Parts: sequence; structure tokens; C-alpha cells
Amino acid sequence: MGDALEDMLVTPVEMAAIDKDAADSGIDSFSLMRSAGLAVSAAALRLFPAGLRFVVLCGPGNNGGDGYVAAEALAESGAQVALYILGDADKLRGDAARACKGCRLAGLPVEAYEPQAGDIVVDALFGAGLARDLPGVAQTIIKRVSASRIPVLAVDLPSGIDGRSGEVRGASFTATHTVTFMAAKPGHVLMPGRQSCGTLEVFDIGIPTRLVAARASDLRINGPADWRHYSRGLDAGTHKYKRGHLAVLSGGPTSTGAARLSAAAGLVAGAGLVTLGSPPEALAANASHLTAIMLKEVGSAADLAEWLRDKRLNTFVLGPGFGVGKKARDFALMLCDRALVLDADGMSSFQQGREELFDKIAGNGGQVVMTPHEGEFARLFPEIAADAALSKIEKAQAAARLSHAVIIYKGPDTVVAAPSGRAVVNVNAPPWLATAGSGDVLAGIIGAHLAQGFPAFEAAAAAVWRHGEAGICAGRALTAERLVENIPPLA
Ligand SMILES: NC(=O)C1=CN([C@@H]2O[C@H](COP(=O)(O)OP(=O)(O)OC[C@H]3O[C@@H](n4cnc5c(N)ncnc54)[C@H](OP(=O)(O)O)[C@@H]3O)[C@@H](O)[C@H]2O)[C@H](O)CC1
Ligand SMILES: [K+]
Repeated sequence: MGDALEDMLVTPVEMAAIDKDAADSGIDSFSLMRSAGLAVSAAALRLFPAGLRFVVLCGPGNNGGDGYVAAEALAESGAQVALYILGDADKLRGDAARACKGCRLAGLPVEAYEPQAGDIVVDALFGAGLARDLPGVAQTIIKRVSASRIPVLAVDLPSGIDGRSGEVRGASFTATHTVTFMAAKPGHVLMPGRQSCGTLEVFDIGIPTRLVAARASDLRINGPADWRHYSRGLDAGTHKYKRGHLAVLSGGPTSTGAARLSAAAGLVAGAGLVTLGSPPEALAANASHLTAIMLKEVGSAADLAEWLRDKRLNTFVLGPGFGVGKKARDFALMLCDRALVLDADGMSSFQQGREELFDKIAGNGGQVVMTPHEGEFARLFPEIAADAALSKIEKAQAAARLSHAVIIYKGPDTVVAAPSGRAVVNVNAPPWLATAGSGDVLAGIIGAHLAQGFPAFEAAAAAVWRHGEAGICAGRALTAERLVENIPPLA
């Protein structure tokens, strides 16, 4: 993975350490605050040329400090500016106190602000240092501004959004635009924080990239840079067996469609061969719908054991429409030493007895990807799901550590996490992607990547991204079939 700042996610704790490293390396911390505040004033002038008055709301910490710099720069440019302060300006410390002294405007208490038509609010109340629920007075102002529908430009984060988790701490501004510094934070990409940010601008205030990269953990925004090197290794002319043989296991005669969707997606996404393993009673239903996808009778565990003698069968998808129960558990345990996508009913079958599955995954060193949405996650990892102290990223990481599998924790802010702690947050999925059969398509794309030799983490991350692109290409009136047709090329 590269060190590109645009894909990096840095937690507020890491950002504070980076700030300290920058100061220790001799960089003047006030110059960083000046750059931050000037970037905010430039964004305000650029984005709101018709604004009649900029109303800068400044809080008690360095986020407020950025606000004072921005207010002074806006006044210097000739704009109408009003300043409102939360708390006692005499109690400001360090750079924020210096920024306040350098601002020509006299501030009023924030509770005195009455929104007027033509105002643009610059929100510098709280940023990365928000440590608890907002004080009541801040919540009152936020509600007043939101009700007035006045545009908000947020400094670093919309006040009230927790930069670590994206959660709302009591109330939060909904910004038109957010200017953050050096790198995005998890709160900018996790819900509901993401939808409160408006457009996100990441501004380089001059901290050397190496200092940011040195503190940043293995957490990124999902994108081709994370897995492109594997897709580049694929040669379109490669023999079909070298592009892998994907096997998808079908449910009974009344629930065969889901597995066929996975199989179709697997073929479009690049698996060399795809075979649907079907119980005997569903063979006719499956046969009447398949052409390029092969069909094989696999009804019992003995049938599966026989099939597994073919070592070219390197990848399986188990779960879509398969049915919850002992058969799914038996099959999954037999498949843990191959590359396996355990989806839907495949996961739900382990609500009881998950330890045996997790031990088997750990013992076999197989490449297993599990794909829970919120409900499935709560069933399989109830203690992790219930831990209110964890962000969605931290929950996915904990589940991956516990299960030894790569976890795709699905949702509008899908997180992919590996047992090592490496994680990406996906941001390209359109809202209409949440449609019937969408998860079956995703499972097939992951399977195709595993069959082509991607490691499990890259297979999962690339699939989630491609699935999002397919959703964008297919457009709003989405069906799972149209999603399959719109899976874009990988490389
Ligand atoms: N490299 C950079 O990214 C730079 C960012 N800058 C800006 O600095 C802020 C972070 O500044 P910080 O002072 O750490 O944090 P905040 O300003 O967000 O808030 C801290 C103050 O707020 C108090 N606090 C926190 N939560 C609450 C709450 N719920 N209610 C009341 N008060 C709260 C906190 O008080 P404590 O008692 O907890 O200490 C602080 O007084 C970042 O967001 C950027 O905007 C720099 O300008 C340059 C480098
Ligand atoms: K803010």
C-alpha cells in the first residue's frame, strides 16, 4: 500500500500525535493553524460568493483557533464577518489564544446568534478534540442553524461528529462543505458522519507526509491503489483453468436464484470456469436457467467430499439461498481449507457453534471471507456488536481477529477488515445498491477474485469497490441482474 495522503484515514488520536511530532521536528505549530484557517477562509470565499455575511462560530480549543484565523482573513478580504464565541475567550490557551488575539473582530456569546437570510456559518466550535456529548448551548445553536437552512462550512469536522466513529455526540451540524487537514478521519467516511460533511476537502497544511504516514495505522479509503497490482497480473488471454474454477452451492428447488446470481457475477467478474453445485431435487430448476455456467449434482456431504478430490476447484461460495442448518455447517467446515466466501445462510448457520468454524479457519490457513450486514453481524458477533465503545471499523477489526477470516461488514459505509487489523472503508456505493440480490452478486465477485489468485483481503476490497461501480453504472432502477451486467473490468 502506498503513502498517498488522499487515501489515508487517520484517527483523531493519531492526528494529535502527528501534530506533536511536527512540533518536535521544529515546525511552528502556529503556522499550521494559520494554514488551516486560511484554507477555510479561501473555501468560504470560493464556495459562497453570494453570501452576505460570514458568521464564524469559535469553540474553546484549536478548532476555534482555526476559526479566529479564518475570521480575520475573511475580514481582511473585505467580507462582512460576525464572530460568536462558545465559552470564555480569556481561557483560550496556546495557539488558539494567539489566533484570538490576532483577530480584529469583537466576539459575542454564541447563544446570541440569530440566523439571518444571506448568512454563511463557519463552524469552528469543535473538531478532532470532541471528547463527549456537546454542551447544551452548542446543541441549541446547531438546531437553530439547521432549522434556518443556512449553509454551513465545517472546520475539520461538523461540530458534534465524533472523528473516530462518525457518531453524533448529542447533535451535529449538517455541512455543505468540510475542510479537513492532512488526511480524512474515520468520522468523515463512517455513517452518519459522512452524510453530515457535505463535500470533503483534504487540505495540506504543511506537515511532511512521512510524519503522517509514520503514525497512521493500516486504515485507508478503499480504492484501486490497494489491490490494482493483483489485477495487473491477470492476463486476459490466460487459459480458463488458470483464471480459476469457482464453485457456487445452490439451495433447494424453491431457492435457486440467489446462487445463480452469484455464479453469473463470478463469471462476469473473471473466473475462468464457474460450476453450480446443486442438490438433485433442484437440478431441473437450475438447468433450465444456465448456459455458460456448468451444473453438477452435489446433494450430500459425501457428494461434496467426492467433488473436492478435484484440486483445481480452488474457490467456493456458500450461503446465498442455501438454507440455514446442519448441512450448511457441515459443508462450510469441509470448505475451510479452500478459498471460501461464506455469505448469508452460510454465516447464519453458525449462530451456534461458531468456535468450531473459527478454529477450522485458523487451523487450515484457508482464505475465508465473510460478508455480514448489520443483522448477520449481530447474530455472529453479538458481544462485539453490543460494544458501544467501538466504531464500525473497530468492530470489523475485532470480528476479523476473532474469526481469523476477512470480514466485509456491509452497509452504506462497508468496512473490509483482515485479522491483522488492516482495514479499508468503502465510499463509492450508491444508496440504491441496497436491492434484493445485491449481496449475492457481491459474493460472486469476491469468489471470482479469489479464484484468480487474489489474497482474501484484496479479493474482498476489490469486489466491494467493483460492486459499487457496477451500481453507479447500472443507475437507479437497479435489479440484481442489471448489476451483474454492469460489473466493470478490473484493470
Ligand atoms: N494537524 C491538524 O490537523 C491541525 C489541526 N488543528 C485544529 O485543531 C483541532 C483540534 O484541536 P483540539 O484543541 O485538540 O480540539 P477541539 O478544538 O476540537 O476541542 C478541544 C476543546 O474542546 C473541549 N471539549 C471537548 N469536547 C467537549 C464537549 N463535549 N463539551 C465541552 N467542551 C469540550 C476541550 O476541553 P477538555 O476539557 O476536554 O480539554 C478542549 O478545550 C482540529 O480539529 C483542527 O481544527 C490546528 O489548527 C492545526 C493543526
Ligand atoms: K467544526
